[in-house]
Amino acid sequence: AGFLYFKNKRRSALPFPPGPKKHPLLGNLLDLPKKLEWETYRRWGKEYICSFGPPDSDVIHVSAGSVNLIIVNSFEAATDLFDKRSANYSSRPQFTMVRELMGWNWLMSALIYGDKWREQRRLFQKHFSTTNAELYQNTQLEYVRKALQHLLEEPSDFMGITRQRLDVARVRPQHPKEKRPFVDLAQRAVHSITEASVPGTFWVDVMPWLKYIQSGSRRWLPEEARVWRKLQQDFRQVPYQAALKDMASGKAKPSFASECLETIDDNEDAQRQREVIKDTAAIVFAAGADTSLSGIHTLFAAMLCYPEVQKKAQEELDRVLGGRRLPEFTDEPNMPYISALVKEILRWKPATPIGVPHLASEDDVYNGYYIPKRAVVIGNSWAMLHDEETYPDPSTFNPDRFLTTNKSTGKLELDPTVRDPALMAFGFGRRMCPGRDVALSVIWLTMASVLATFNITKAIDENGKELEPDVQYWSGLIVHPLPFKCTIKPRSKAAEELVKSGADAY
Ligand code: HEM
Repeated sequence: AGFLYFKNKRRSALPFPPGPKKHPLLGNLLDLPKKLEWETYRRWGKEYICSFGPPDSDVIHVSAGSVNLIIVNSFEAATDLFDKRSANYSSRPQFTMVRELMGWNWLMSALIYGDKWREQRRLFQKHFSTTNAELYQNTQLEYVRKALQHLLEEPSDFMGITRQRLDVARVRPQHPKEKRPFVDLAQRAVHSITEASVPGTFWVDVMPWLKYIQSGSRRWLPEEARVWRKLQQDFRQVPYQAALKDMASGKAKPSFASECLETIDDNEDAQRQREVIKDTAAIVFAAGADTSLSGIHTLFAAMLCYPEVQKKAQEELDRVLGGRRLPEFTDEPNMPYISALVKEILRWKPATPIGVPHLASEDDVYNGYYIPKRAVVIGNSWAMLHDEETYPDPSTFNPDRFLTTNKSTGKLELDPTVRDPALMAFGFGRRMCPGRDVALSVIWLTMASVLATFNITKAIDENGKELEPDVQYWSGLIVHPLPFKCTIKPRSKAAEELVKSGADAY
């Protein structure tokens, strides 16, 4: 077995950050958790401390085969590394399984730090700048108003309803009668990536030469790679080709793809520009659907488990809307409680608890510890969002933690001294999620609209007895609630009418 041994070439006499004891051949490969890894990483941070370091190790070291993993457990260390030293911590790991075997090497979130990434990111940011917000906000209004109507008609399928047609950024227009929504394809594709990306899931990621070995064993060269590769190929082509068809028919509403394609000049670079647009459109679709849905579904879960929070939110909505109209984006500044609710959703059950791993481009030293070149660096957002000093009683869902009463006006407002979870929930540094404004606005509007018009309460069984809430979460790179039961009813006859007229406008 000697050939399995990859000795890390140490260029530094300094120690690695603290961490669990390493096996001489496999490092910590067999210790790596397959579930809720953010909790284990935080526990390791408390267990493995260094005599000259702080009481908790906010940066720990774990090794898996030839790969060094550095886990960053505190916000301060995340700021020091990902922001202040962003030139060194903005690349991505090799992701042999995802990038090479499944073929996602064109996807923005997997690209190494360089020109290809910069070009896609620039195109994305130009399109989704705050000055262009109207483009996606109109789509979001339409999506939410239609979802409300479907909730009225089929409340038990609330998870399916919110999933259907969630195209947060209008990557391409969706036809109402489409049998197999592209969102479905996006979700399957994203699931395949997230399943394959959890550090330690596939040995080929920690021993990349394994990809040359044919074997029936799942963990060596996974069977799934072939099926998942096909999903990747479809995902890259199908939505974009459909957008082109819509544009050619002349009936399409503006979309990310159509708006970008219209700006291309017909010169020799046009074909390459089209490729960049195609790939960027795909990441918008992939990165937006599952993550935003996780937040929306967590809202239903939280309202079911915390009825007093729901009541407070509805009191604020009634005060501003008077029960006479549906929420609009312009209402946001007048609804501090709903803003606090969005923050608490991001904090309580972050959709991406360990974000997307970064890569150290060069050797580095932090607080006396050695961080080697090519180390995979993980920001443990969950640990920061559940830090007891920043957020006391972190496992309780409590939007009030973000609010304070203004001494002169006596009104409730957001407390600027409490750290905004968005600083952690969307990742860090130059790779921080560029879709956060889009995500925050769709989550805000969905929450305000659903709570203004519906009550979410316990499910009732066949004997008329209330069922206690039972919400379990799926653990992966993107976390979301598993299907659960609740009762969703309009708050009043007037609310029902509002829902119907809101949807009629589209
Ligand atoms: C609640 C919803 C969302 C959450 C929690 C979320 C979270 C994240 C996280 C943690 C990352 C990795 C950041 C890092 O490397 O440090 C990321 C990357 C990314 N997100 Fe989001 N995201 C959300 C919604 C969206 C939406 C709606 C879009 C598109 C409109 C989007 C587009 C992207 C893209 C393109 C990247 C890759 C950035 C890069 O590698 O440079 N995300 N997101």
